[in-house]
Amino acid sequence: MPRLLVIDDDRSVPLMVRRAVDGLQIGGEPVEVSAALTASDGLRLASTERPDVVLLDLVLPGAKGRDLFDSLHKEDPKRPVLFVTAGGTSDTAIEAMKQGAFDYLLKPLDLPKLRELLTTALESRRLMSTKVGLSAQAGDSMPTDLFIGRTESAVQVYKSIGLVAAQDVTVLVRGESGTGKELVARAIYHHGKRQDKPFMAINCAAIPDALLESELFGHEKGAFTGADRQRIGKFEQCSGGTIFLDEIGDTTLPMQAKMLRLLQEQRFERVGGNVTIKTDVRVIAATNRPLEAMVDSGEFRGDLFFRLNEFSIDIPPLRERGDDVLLLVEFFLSRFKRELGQTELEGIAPEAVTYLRHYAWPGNVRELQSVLRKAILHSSGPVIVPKDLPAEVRGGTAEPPKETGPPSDLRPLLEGAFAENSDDIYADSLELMERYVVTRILDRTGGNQSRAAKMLGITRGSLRNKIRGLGITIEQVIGSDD
Ligand SMILES: Nc1ncnc2c1ncn2[C@@H]1O[C@H](COP(=O)(O)OP(=O)(O)OP(=O)(O)O)[C@@H](O)[C@H]1O
Repeated sequence: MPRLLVIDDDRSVPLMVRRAVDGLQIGGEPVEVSAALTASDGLRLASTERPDVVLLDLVLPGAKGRDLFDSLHKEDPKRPVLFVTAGGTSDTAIEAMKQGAFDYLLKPLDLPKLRELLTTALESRRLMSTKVGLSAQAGDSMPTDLFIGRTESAVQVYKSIGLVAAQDVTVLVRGESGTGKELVARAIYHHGKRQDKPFMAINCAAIPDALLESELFGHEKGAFTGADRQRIGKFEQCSGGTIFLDEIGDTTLPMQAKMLRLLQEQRFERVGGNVTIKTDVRVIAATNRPLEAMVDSGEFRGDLFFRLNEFSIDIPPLRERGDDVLLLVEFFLSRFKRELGQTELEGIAPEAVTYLRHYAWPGNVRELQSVLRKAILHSSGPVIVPKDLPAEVRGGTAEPPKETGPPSDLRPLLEGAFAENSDDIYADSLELMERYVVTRILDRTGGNQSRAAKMLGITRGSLRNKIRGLGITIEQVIGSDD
């Protein structure tokens, strides 16, 4: 569970923090808040509880906030520390940010801003501390995100990560939205030389350009209207660490020029400043845009593209990853079963699997996750059946799974038999009934024959004979066992 420690002698601050994180989920878990009123208690709790983020008041009786920050930072240089400071006295906070503090807030605290900053800090901590394992190499005690995939294209991605991680060079990760670019960036970080230093992720498309510039490079007081104090940017704050620039194809040309200089010289100036600052960051960039075509049309700088493209990793879309879809379904099914507390869930019926396998997944793995999560929540029984899947997934398959006629087919069967003067009506009707019942039960149990036999009240052997005799084919069944 993500933990947050508040060190402040003002008792109203922890109360406000608890309100700010109320209902917040980080990596699917709620946030736990503890509080210390003094510096010594704060240090003690920091080392016993190992919080993921610390919110620290700069002015504490009998202690210097800056010294406290130094101790906290030394103990865990990757742990985000947010400062709370009374208006006007932010110099210490700015100095601390140069040393790697995460950000600072002014008193009186503003609840939405507090929630936003705490979320970013907790999320950032999660990205740094949740290792990314490749394929099936989980097993150490650290929390692990897994990059799932066994097909040739996935193996190619693993090889590229392995090749480039330790080299400390810039990497460009390419792929459609939701294919796992951030996961790959984190895998590079976790397998690289800078894994003991911070990892910061910035989505360049989510921040307006003017703000992005000061977010990355910082600004001086008075640099523009509203710049009422100096700001330290991520490239300065994250010196020694790794920065993940997501959606780099969405930046403007002036921004690209500044990034190119940073990549070439590791130097920059804050917005409105003339002091050149030296840094040491590893950049991992990602995009889903066609950068070559953008270079041709003048939307993206060719020199920046060549600099970024020295080493690139292409992640193919999910629809080109064959049976990896099924592996991912299995993986997420057991994860969501656990996270959503759906202990009754047994698996997915073969027909539903067929739909999932044939759908084109325009939103890639992210869409697959969301479809499965919703299907689990919508399913009324222990097995996910086609009706639990959204219409677009059911509509997308080239060959819709065959439906076995319900017993209402009995009427045409009987009428046909009367017309033909059949003398085998009893056997034909029973076969229709049997086929319907056996298929429905197998569907319900996700193809699990033991459970189906139990529900039908017959032995496994006679169920097997019936399946064979009726010519019922059981396609792939995906279970949800952890
Ligand atoms: N191969 C994979 N194995 C397991 N989980 C995956 C895999 N690929 C992606 N995911 C999961 O899918 C979700 C989306 O992945 P991610 O955010 O890395 O995609 P992205 O390509 O960076 O997307 P965007 O371009 O929209 O930012 C994440 O929750 C990620 O953990």
